[in-house]
Amino acid sequence: MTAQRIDGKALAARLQETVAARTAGLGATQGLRPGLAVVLVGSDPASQVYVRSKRRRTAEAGMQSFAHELPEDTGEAALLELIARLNTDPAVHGVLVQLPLPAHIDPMRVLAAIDPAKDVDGFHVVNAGRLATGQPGLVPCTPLGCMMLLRERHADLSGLHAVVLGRSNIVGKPMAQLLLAENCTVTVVHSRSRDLPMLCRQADILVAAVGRPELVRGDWIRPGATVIDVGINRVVRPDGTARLIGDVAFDEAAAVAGAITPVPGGVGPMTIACLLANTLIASCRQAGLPDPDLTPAPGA
Ligand SMILES: Nc1nc2c(c(=O)[nH]1)N[C@@H](CN(C=O)c1ccc(C(=O)N[C@@H](CCC(=O)O)C(=O)O)cc1)CN2
Repeated sequence: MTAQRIDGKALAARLQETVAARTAGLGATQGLRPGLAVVLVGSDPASQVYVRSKRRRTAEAGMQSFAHELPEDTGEAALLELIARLNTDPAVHGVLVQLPLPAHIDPMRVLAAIDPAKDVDGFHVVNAGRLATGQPGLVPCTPLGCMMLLRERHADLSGLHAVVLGRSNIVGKPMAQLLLAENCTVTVVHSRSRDLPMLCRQADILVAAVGRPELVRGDWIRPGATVIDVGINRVVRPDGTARLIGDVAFDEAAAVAGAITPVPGGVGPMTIACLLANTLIASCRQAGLPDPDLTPAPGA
């Protein structure tokens, strides 16, 4: 392997350390304890893993964690009523509804019901619009974490060609906006793009966020490029055991890239650390306080 391994687990731990320190300071100086409400509808196994992790990390950071678990057959109206209550609860500063939702519930309607000031996922159209127009808002956790991972390798992204593979509302589109804001030249490619390998080979920075296991091969990568793998694909081995793999064929890619994030241990942990950061930011803004300095604690 020639590529530098960008350690998301270590960076997430550093960020969480900073968030915990700022949270303690907030409690001591303002008597304010940030609160995060996590809503899970149904019993999707992967969602249960992520929600458990979010709740644990929230408590570890010294924040209040409010768990709401609703049955799979919960009606959209009942979910919207819960969100309305969380929007007005002064102990709750962040609200997130774990995705995906059951098929009978409209996610766009649910996400639109969250108070934008408490939208710590950054999925609300108000926050998406603020990001698109360069205004302060809450930024989606995964793209925010990807930018922090990139800064581990690039002090300045200006003029670099970034290719974002995927155009989802929760990763691809906000990722392109964040890279543009750092003066990258940004290309967004997707399932309808022609000649994906050629387009990806143009990238100094390649962000893979399509949800297709090992789609990106080693020969799709420009030698020395930085690869950020957002994929979280659960695949079952012939012996029946499950494993997590990314959207990038890691071994092939690591032989060509200059730096790469692993799966697991890359973007995933940063998603949760940035959720805590967003919750802290939201609580400060709701209290009329300046945004906290969340520069991750120095590494070893
Ligand atoms: N409301 C939201 N729903 C979903 C989001 C989100 O940001 N907000 N993102 C994904 C899932 N996700 C967070 O919810 C998430 C995925 C993966 C990880 C993570 O730490 N993965 C670990 C491995 C953990 C495992 O064994 O699966 C890793 O990559 O190292 C954290 C959060 C969709 N839904």
